[in-house]
Amino acid sequence: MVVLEGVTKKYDEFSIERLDLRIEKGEFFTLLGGSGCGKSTLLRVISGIEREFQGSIEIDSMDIRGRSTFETGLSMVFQDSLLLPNLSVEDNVAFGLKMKGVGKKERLTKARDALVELGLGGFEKRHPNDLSGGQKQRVAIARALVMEPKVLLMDEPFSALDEELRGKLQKLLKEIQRKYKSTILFVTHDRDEAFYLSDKIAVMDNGSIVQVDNPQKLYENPRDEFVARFLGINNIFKGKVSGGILRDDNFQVEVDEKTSEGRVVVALKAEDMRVVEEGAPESIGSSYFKGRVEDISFKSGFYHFILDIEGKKVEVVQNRVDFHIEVGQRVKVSYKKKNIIYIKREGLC
Ligand SMILES: Nc1ncnc2c1ncn2[C@@H]1O[C@H](COP(=O)(O)OP(=O)(O)OP(=O)(O)O)[C@@H](O)[C@H]1O
Repeated sequence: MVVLEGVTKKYDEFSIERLDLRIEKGEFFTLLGGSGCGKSTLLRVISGIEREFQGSIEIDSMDIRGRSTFETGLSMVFQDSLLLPNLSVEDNVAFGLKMKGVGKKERLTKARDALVELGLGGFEKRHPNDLSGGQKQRVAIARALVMEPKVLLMDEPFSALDEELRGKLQKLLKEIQRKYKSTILFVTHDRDEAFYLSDKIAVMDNGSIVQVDNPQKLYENPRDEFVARFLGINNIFKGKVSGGILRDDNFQVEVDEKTSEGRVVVALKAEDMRVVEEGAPESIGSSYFKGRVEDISFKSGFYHFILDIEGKKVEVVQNRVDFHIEVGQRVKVSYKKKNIIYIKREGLC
């Protein structure tokens, strides 16, 4: 288990302050955030690369301060594979074990097994320069895993790879993590990558952790507008509620009648709404916006609509449309009150 308490790291123009974090054994834990929010800094502090920090970091109850990665039992994989060009693939993988004093036979057996695990059987004698980017990154992962780390730290390991390869390596990593129940602390700015891989995600912004939860709970209950938008929930409505209606200028959303009166912020996911014909009969239990289609695109088997509703842009995603539809057309958008996510019920916003 990894426990961070009150971790503070200050640079001239950026700081992480009093950060607490807990990663369970066998957990795939991801730090997710935009560029410059401090993900890599935090990983470098945990790894021991950044030695100056305040607070405490414990791995399986061992205080990591001042200890080498051999002692703390951590391995790290970076965006760049950082392989030693003069060594063969198997010697690269076995290098850490050699430094640890493991005998030649044992370390080469372990290195070869790790390479097979990563689908690189037969590549043992090659040199890094004779490998593709994806293969190099697999060697880097093998090199980290062969050390049987207590925690594997990964800093955007797939971000330099093309989309198809990234998908393949994500799948491979997930399989290996499940098989060996490895504890992984992964850093990414890619929401889909985080959602696919992680047991738990910490969303970071400006040196702080804004919310930690499993992917589903995070998506169902973003705690603020930043998290909602970061997770791709862009239909956010802010206004004053009275009599079960949220009003923001001309825009109106029907909310739960029990919603307290006053200012609230709510969200509706694009996939929780549906574009229907302007004259379609209204069903009981559904609520409707009226607006105009501003854009239609078709991605990954889904229609993506941008609608203009009383001057507000609303996104809707759905897998089928039962009527002829084109840009500029007036339509209705149906939604259900039960799908409204309440981000902030009262107070200032
Ligand atoms: N050694 C350093 N000295 C001073 N400032 C630094 C140092 N390292 C990082 N920073 C600053 O700290 C902030 C956070 O950087 P960090 O690399 O942790 O962000 P990140 O979330 O990993 O971003 P990215 O995804 O772009 O790598 C940035 O503003 C960066 O300029």
